[in-house]
Amino acid sequence: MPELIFFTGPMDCGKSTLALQMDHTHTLGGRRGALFTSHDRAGAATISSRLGLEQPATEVTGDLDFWTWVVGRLTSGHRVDYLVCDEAQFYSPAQVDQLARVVDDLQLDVFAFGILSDFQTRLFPGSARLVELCDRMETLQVRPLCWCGEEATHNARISGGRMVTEGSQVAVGDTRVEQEAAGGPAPEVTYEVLCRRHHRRRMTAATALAARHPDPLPFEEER
Ligand SMILES: Nc1ncnc2c1ncn2[C@@H]1O[C@H](COP(=O)(O)OP(=O)(O)O)[C@@H](O)[C@H]1O
Ligand SMILES: Cc1cn([C@H]2C[C@H](O)[C@@H](COP(=O)(O)O)O2)c(=O)[nH]c1=O
Repeated sequence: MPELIFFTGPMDCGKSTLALQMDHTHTLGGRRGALFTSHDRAGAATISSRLGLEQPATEVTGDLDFWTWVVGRLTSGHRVDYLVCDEAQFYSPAQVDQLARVVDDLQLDVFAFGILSDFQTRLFPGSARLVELCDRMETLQVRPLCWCGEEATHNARISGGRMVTEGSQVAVGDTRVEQEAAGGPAPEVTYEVLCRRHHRRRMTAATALAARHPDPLPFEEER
């Protein structure tokens, strides 16, 4: 039976890597896939993984209708056996409904990948609809850790060095640790994955470190 599977987990747990692995493995098995993404950090129409893998994909904009797209491909003689849908949190609920119809009425597998909730801990509308409609959800096995060592379950947004709780739902960016590892100028917005306790208390790695090592001022003036 074809399935709509929602692979989820916090930022930086390997979703895009798995998306590209699924495509690679199914392609080797003789199946034909179509790749989709939305607002990937690497730019439009690309699925990119932090492990360095990258593949072109169709950019999912607000006006893309999955049903019409797939029917168009099939009726023009192309073969499509499955869809790989990355950054699915950014899809609209209507687009997720179209994906479910593609599974049920065209008998194609749909593998969707995305984060569940935003920096305010609210479900993305696309992810909420995936939870409602998918045949099954899979939580990825690589579990990123909060700075305290607990499993990280929530995505915090960092701006100006501080965790923020106001702002627009969509702000494309990388996690602070990955951003620092990659070098380059610090962007305005980064993310940090935290356990729920520290997300609630707004305690990031930086604020925890500052609390452990309070500013030693005032210095004794050297003579
Ligand atoms: N240098 C590395 N060596 C091994 N694994 C890495 C390396 N860099 C990143 N990763 C793995 O890649 C994961 C992030 O993959 P990615 O697919 O970009 O995540 P997501 O799409 O969930 O944000 C990290 O959790 C880590 O397991
Ligand atoms: C929490 C949160 C995240 N985003 C953005 C940041 C990234 O560009 C993607 C998640 O990508 P990943 O492959 O899972 O690392 O989502 C956002 O726009 N708003 C948010 O609240």
